[in-house]
Amino acid sequence: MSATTGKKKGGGFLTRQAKAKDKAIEPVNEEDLLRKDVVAPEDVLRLNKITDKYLCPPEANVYGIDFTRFKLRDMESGAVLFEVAKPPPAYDSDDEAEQEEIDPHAGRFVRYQFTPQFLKLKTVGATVEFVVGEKPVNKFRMIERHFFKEKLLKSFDFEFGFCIPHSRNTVEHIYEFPPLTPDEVDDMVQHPFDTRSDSFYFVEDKLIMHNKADYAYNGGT
Ligand SMILES: CCCCCCCCCCCCCC(=O)O
Repeated sequence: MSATTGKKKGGGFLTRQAKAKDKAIEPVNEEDLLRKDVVAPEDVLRLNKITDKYLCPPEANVYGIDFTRFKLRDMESGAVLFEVAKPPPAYDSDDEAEQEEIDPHAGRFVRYQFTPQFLKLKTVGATVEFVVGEKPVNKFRMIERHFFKEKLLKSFDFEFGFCIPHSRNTVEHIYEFPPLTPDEVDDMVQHPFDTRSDSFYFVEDKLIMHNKADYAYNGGT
């Protein structure tokens, strides 16, 4: 059967393609995703605003994935823009238990304060070091969605691949900045922390971690 015949009969191939495309961009509500047993990559790609809540509990990270170092560098100049390493674990387990009681989301939110020049950058490299627990980690993937107010600036999709049990891994992902108009840049500088991101981490297409960040671009040089 030719492609033309297929298209004519019952709506055929082209209609199915169009339907799949429509479905892919159909927005989804955060509350609907909170009701799901498994949140998948295609679910979070349909969110059209920043989340209010976390779409999985900290316990969903059954792989013991722990981020131990994070560095941002400007790919053009090589300048290091931000760097943080996780301090070694506290040995006073009582204090740690108390801390978790106070804030169950500790470590899931980061606030970044950059200068306005940050928004002029074209590409930033993010080096992440992380350890994994006793299970092998397959198809480790991060989808990170950046919003300013109600607008999606860009959705990044990075693969970490396969990680062997008890390994320490380092990977650098390249962020290509979205085009921003001078008015948008001004608006973002004038409205600190209205730029936000959701970082969704998947193993074998199942959400296992959800971290959040917000950003100010009004810092001094
Ligand atoms: C204005 C949109 C810029 C998008 C690129 C931002 C590059 C830096 C991303 C840092 C993301 C860190 C996320 C986190 O700590 O959870």
